[in-house]
Amino acid sequence: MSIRVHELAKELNFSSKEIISRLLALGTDVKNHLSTVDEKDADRLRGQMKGKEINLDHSERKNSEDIKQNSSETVQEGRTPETRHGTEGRPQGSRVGTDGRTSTPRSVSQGQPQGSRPSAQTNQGPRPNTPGPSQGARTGAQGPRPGYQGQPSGPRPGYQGQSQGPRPGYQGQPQGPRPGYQGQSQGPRPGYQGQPQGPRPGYQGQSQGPRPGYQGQSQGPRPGYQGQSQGPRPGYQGQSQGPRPGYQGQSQGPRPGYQGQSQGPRPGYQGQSQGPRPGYQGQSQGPRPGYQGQSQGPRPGYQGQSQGPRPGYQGQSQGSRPSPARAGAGVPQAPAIAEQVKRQTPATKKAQDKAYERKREMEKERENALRAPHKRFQKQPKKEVKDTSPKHIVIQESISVQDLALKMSRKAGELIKHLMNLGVMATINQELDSETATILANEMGVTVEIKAEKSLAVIEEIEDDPKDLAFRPPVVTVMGHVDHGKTSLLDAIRTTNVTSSEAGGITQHIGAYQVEIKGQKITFLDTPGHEAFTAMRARGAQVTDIAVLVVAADDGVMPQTVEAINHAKAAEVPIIVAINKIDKENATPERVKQELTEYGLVVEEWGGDTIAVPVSAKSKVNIEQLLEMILLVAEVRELKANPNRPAAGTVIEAELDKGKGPIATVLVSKGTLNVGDVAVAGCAFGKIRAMLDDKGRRVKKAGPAMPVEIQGLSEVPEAGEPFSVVADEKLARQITSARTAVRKVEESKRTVGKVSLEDLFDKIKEGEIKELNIIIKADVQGSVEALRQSLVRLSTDEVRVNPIHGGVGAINENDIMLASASNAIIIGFNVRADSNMKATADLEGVDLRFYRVIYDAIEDVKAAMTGLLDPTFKEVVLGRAEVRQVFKVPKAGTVAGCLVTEGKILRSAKVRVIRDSIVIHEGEMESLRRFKDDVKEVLESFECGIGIEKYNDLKEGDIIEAFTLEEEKRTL
Ligand SMILES: Nc1nc2c(ncn2[C@@H]2O[C@H](COP(=O)(O)OP(=O)(O)OP(=O)(O)O)[C@@H](O)[C@H]2O)c(=O)[nH]1
Repeated sequence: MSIRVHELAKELNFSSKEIISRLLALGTDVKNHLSTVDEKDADRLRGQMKGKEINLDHSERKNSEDIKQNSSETVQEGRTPETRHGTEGRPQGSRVGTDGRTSTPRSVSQGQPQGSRPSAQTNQGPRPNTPGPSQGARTGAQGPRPGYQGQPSGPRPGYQGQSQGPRPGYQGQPQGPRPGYQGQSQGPRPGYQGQPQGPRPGYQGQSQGPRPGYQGQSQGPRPGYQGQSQGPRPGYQGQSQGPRPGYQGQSQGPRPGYQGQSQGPRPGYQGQSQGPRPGYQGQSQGPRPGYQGQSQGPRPGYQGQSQGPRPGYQGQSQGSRPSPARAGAGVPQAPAIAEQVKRQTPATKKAQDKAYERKREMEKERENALRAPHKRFQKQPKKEVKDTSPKHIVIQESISVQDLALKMSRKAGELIKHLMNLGVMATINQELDSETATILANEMGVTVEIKAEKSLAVIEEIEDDPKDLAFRPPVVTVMGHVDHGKTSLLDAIRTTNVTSSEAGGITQHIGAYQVEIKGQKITFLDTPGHEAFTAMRARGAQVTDIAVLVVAADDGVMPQTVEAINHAKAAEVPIIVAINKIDKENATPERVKQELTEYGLVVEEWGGDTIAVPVSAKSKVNIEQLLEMILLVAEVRELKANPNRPAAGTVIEAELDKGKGPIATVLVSKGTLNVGDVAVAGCAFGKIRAMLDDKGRRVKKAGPAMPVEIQGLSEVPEAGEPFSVVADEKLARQITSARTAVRKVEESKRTVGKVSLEDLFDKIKEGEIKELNIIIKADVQGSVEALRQSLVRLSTDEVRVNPIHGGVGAINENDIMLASASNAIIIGFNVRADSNMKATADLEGVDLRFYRVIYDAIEDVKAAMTGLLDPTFKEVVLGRAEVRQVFKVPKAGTVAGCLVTEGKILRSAKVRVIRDSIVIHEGEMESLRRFKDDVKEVLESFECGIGIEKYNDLKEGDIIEAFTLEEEKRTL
């Protein structure tokens, strides 16, 4: 059976011309519409034309199905529509409009491959062992490869490129290049098991399908895609979704080594997108719908999770960068990137950047505007305050609350609060002792170091190297009883060594002088008596090396002789006895020696160690022998000093000279004093303008033990004050101002540390007192001795009672100075001290005690030593009442009706009854009433009733004196 062309055209609803051309293409020889076509050829054409219709329908349906399928897959499998890598599902090849190459699935595919369509130049049909339906091999197209079991669709009509069909082993349903495809398409590769979809209609670029080893689902470029798309590369095993409809840019799929999930550009994307790079193994989400910019996916070496630009994004996005620390760093980028960069014109890039920045700014502004109204209500994130307060501070012995707060970088209020918790109520200016400050600071987490600041007032002692020390002259003080010849002896000594040339020049008297004997010098303090000696000792200055005790051979040991002995002993100064006036006829030196033994001074010839030299000041007998003895003692004492250092010494005397200003005689004890030196003496300081020696001669320097008068001090220092040479006047000024500041404090503390019977026990307990020094003054010597012996017997293992001086007569200033210098108490037996002496004793902090019974004195000292000293009580008279009437009250006894004449009568007071100025009774009050009421007190001019406990012998006219006993310090 045959059919004419026009009938066939009518049947198939095509033009005759179309049918003719198609028939010709099928190899049927037709010339015009009247030509006949046998049934076989007609069927072929019918099949073809119907196939086209079906194919076209199918293609369209497929597209919509793809979209549906993709979206459903997205929901079901959590996949989003983009180019994926590492997939094991269906790969979709290039879509309509593809112009390039597409790699179709290879062997192991088991799907339904669609072979190349008409117009395909190279098409290989289904391979052997392909069990599924195949639409035959087209010209130039390679069909499904051996092992293919699916239904491959060959290259589609309009296909002009090279298409490689599914490779052997392919089992999926590959769709080959679609109509309009003009590029090269490579079908699924061997090992592929998914469903790749080839390039779709409209695709004109180059598309590389899944590579060998690919096992996932890959969706190729979608309709509308006109760029270059590189599909998943070898090694890819994930899911990859290719560019979506509307995509017109360049898309590079996942690179070799990629094993994660990658979502390619979304619909609406028109930019350039570079997929994950080699080495990438994580999950990468490409640009989202609405994205129109440039997107560069994760870079080589990236192994993490990367999310590309989100919907609405239109700018340029650079994905994760390679990190040198990450795997794959340094892996070169595919040439596609360079190509892509080349294609991107600077103008486009700039425009895109600007657009992106503008959009970002607008978004920021909008966000800020939205946030702004709520800003003030928003809780500001609490700023973490870095604690910069110190954890360790250094304080001195006391510090005010304010200063401590400053040091701790805390608020004073905070400290006060802590102090309150510690039970200390303090104000901001309150001084805290170091102990309290330490506890407080520790409580607040701060450690404290107490560093007593070196007071400028005290000049530090310079320790001399023993090898620098050299012998120095001894300093001698002459002491003795009145008129025993002290002054005469000093004069004799001075004149003994004065040469004739010097004789006329001896006009100067500076309080001290030096003599030279046998090439050795001796310094004498030219102040007879012990006033200066003790005064200087009381100030802590010990300048005397040797004491010369002058005892008149015709008078013997006298009270002041004893005083002198005791002073010297207290100062631990060796004594040389000068038995004077031996020229006198009634001189009895042996008796003097005898008497001295009573005071512990045994002369050498009697087996003792006291040197006694019989002299005559008047006749200048044995003066040199005395001096030699002094040198001998000095030699034994090895008196040495370093002459090569800044000078230091003691002020011997000082006065204000009308012409010279303040002048002071100083005794250099160490170092060498030079004119021009800056010296500090007590609170005075100044540059030494001039120096005079003991003979009034100007000198430029003064070595150890040399007395000199200095000029240039700012004020007159006190005798006994130390002096020192300092570096400069600035330092000198600082030192003296510091000394002036502490002087008041020292004066107020002057009595502190002095012993008294009240605190004797405490001081003994603290180990502060090992020896109780006592000065005994009595009306007669017998009492002195009796007391001395009784007190010495009170000595215990802990403390020794040491009567350092005993004498007859009133307590004088010397006694007080000695007590002050020796930290002694003074016991006066049947003697008194005048008010001046009491004041001096108070000033010096010396405890004065007066007794009329020896037993009381001994008991007091004993009690003080054992801590059992009873407090003394002072009677305080409160008032007086005169008895006006006496009542006999049954059960209550006698009650006196009284008028308070003086002061007041207290119920709690003690009372005494005085009749005719004689105290007839002392006792307790039993009752005090006003009318019928008991009262606590009755004031002057009021009447009251007074009952006395256990005393009823009251008479009119008696005086009832009310008094109390108040405890007081026992100072008298
Ligand atoms: N015969 C004699 N008389 C002397 C001697 N020494 C001193 N005198 C005399 O004793 C008297 C007192 O001498 P001073 O030197 O004043 O005695 P003093 O100890 O300094 O006296 P005060 O300063 O009052 O303590 C004077 O009249 C001296 O002349 C001496 O060696 N022989």
